[in-house]
Amino acid sequence: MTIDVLYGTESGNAEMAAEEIVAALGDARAVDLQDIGPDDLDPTTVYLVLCSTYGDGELPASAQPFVDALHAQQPDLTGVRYAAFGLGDSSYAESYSLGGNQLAECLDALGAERFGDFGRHDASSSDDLVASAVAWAEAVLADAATAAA
Ligand SMILES: Cc1cc2nc3c(=O)[nH]c(=O)nc-3n(C[C@H](O)[C@H](O)[C@H](O)COP(=O)(O)O)c2cc1C
Repeated sequence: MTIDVLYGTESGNAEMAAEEIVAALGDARAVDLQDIGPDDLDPTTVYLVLCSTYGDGELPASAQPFVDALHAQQPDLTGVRYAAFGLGDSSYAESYSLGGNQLAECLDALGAERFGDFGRHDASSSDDLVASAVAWAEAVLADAATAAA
């Protein structure tokens, strides 16, 4: 099973978490969303998608071109499987984690299949980002393996 850990980031937290997930899984790669386009999504790959929120509930800079391309190209993503993890800060009460939600809603609307729980990290909490993200990745992949068995 090929695993790509995609990340959309503004200040590097999602990238750091993605790199640590890759280190924990051993056989995966981290890919910045700004370096791929919709055509790169492949039904034979399992995607773990990490995305932060910036501005006032907006996408981070590195995810914006990818989401713009999804809107413009409207690809059929049937068969593409992904799990989502949003990074945010609950002190932004009205816009907590909306960047990750926005990206997931876009993938869902184009036919992609989301698996596992929607992971979250709240920068206002005492939770460790890397520990939370690695635990989430291991849990969603275990769920996916059980479902496939
Ligand atoms: C200027 C600024 C705006 C932010 N806006 C939001 C927001 O609207 N909603 C939210 O949940 N988090 C918001 N955050 C928190 C970030 O999403 C959080 O710190 C995250 O860990 C950043 O991840 P990144 O470094 O991968 O971009 C904001 C942070 C900054 C610095």
